[in-house]
Amino acid sequence: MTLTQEFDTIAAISTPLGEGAISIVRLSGSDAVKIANQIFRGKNLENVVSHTINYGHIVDNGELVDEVMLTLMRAPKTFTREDVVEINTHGGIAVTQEILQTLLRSGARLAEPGEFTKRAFLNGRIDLAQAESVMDIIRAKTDKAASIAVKQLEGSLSNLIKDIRQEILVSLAEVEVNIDYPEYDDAEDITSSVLLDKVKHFQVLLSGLLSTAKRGKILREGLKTAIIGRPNVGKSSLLNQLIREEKAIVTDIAGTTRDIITEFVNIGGVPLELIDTAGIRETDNLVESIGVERSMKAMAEADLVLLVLNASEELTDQDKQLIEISSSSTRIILLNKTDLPQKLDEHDLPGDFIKISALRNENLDSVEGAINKIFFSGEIVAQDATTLSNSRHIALVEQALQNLSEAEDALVMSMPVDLAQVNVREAWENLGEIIGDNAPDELITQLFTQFCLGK
Ligand SMILES: Nc1nc2c(c(=O)[nH]1)N(C=O)[C@@H](CNc1ccc(C(=O)N[C@@H](CCC(=O)O)C(=O)O)cc1)CN2
Ligand SMILES: Nc1nc2c(ncn2[C@@H]2O[C@H](COP(=O)(O)OP(=O)(O)OP(=O)(O)O)[C@@H](O)[C@H]2O)c(=O)[nH]1
Ligand SMILES: [Mg+2]
Repeated sequence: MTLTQEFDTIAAISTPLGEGAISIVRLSGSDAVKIANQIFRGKNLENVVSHTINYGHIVDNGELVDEVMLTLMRAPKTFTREDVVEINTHGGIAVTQEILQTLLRSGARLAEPGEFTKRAFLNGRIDLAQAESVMDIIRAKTDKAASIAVKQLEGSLSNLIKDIRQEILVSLAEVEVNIDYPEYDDAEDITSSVLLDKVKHFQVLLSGLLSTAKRGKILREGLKTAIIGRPNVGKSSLLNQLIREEKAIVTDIAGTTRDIITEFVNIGGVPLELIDTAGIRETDNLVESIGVERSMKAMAEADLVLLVLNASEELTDQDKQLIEISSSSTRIILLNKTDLPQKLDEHDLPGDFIKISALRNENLDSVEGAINKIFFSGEIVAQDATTLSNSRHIALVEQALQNLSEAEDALVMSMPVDLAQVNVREAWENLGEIIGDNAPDELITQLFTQFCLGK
């Protein structure tokens, strides 16, 4: 990437196309004001005070395009740290597109997805973890997920990582000094034991952070929940009740659901990715057997399994198999169709179960309660605790912990202290990658291309 390419003036529509009453076309770069001035009829933008909104019209070759409000923000106090112009149009696809096209003809380049935020990062206004949180805010499916992302944008995670890295750096410097100027014969021993104490301290800090990851990741990505059970037990009916919509087809014909249906639902702050599967049974039908295979896979990949049994029938061998297969998963057993006379013997069930009627929407709040209990079980999470939620960050903290454990081993085994130093330094580097310190170009490109256009 060359410098001129990187810092030319970019333009994009920053609002959903044609869906709002007002749309924003955004421009950023050193020519933003000049380019906007060419197509704006109103005040001369070159003379306008920064951070003001200005009434006027957009014209293209003398042709009136729209009546607009134009916000002008000069560098450096802007989203990108560059000159930014935002044109607020009347919305609608045609007018908004026309304004963007006019800007492109006047010298702006169409922004790549995430390029405005990328510039905020490249120009040093935010670090990588903060930039990533921008996308998390947009994608957040629950208020809790959004709150984690907003805190991350404010720098909660970045500051924590920076503090730990600083402490690591100080420790490394101390070791360096002791090695270079050994005052006593046993300087190396003392250095080793001091460094070991520090390494243990860093392990505690990072383990604490990592302990928030499971919850954070689920809040960010959703709890994968597979609904499994024999054909016709009421899996799709359960899905429909939980999402309060008739999404999955329900019939009294066994084998109605042939493929996986996925829906998101917010259950008391826990985002569930609910997966309705084909009823599991031995089958000769090819299409159905592929569906069954997928169901088994969905169960294997799920964070939570809802196993549905039919209370109005005796437990079958198939049910017993499913109880067995799902026993190693986090599981809730649901006895459905309890509105009918019960034939299933509860003594045949292993442990707890919840009786429901998906048809009559009975006792589904108990299911929601049980899901919440599993998710928040024993967890007392301070409201302001920094939560690790992004897989990339989690992996890097895990790597840093691995580095520290290698350092610990080396020190415990009385190996030369510089070996442990190398590991501690690697931990420092891995943590740095979270905030984009020395992050490889490919990583940065790849992260920002996941953004939406205009962000
Ligand atoms: N119209 C509009 N709304 C928007 C955005 C935008 O770009 N345009 N944002 C974009 O996603 C978000 C707001 N984020 C922003 C973050 C920083 C700065 C900014 O100018 N920061 C400067 C100055 C801060 C100050 O004046 O104190 C800085 O940090 O130096 C602006 C917007 C949400 N709403
Ligand atoms: N009486 C009663 N019938 C129910 C209940 N839940 C579901 N049913 C009925 O059972 C039949 C099968 O329901 P589905 O939700 O399609 O069952 P499924 O498990 O998704 O079935 P497959 O997709 O074929 O595996 C339908 O006729 C439903 O109306 C319930 O709680 N009580
Ligand atoms: Mg079904």
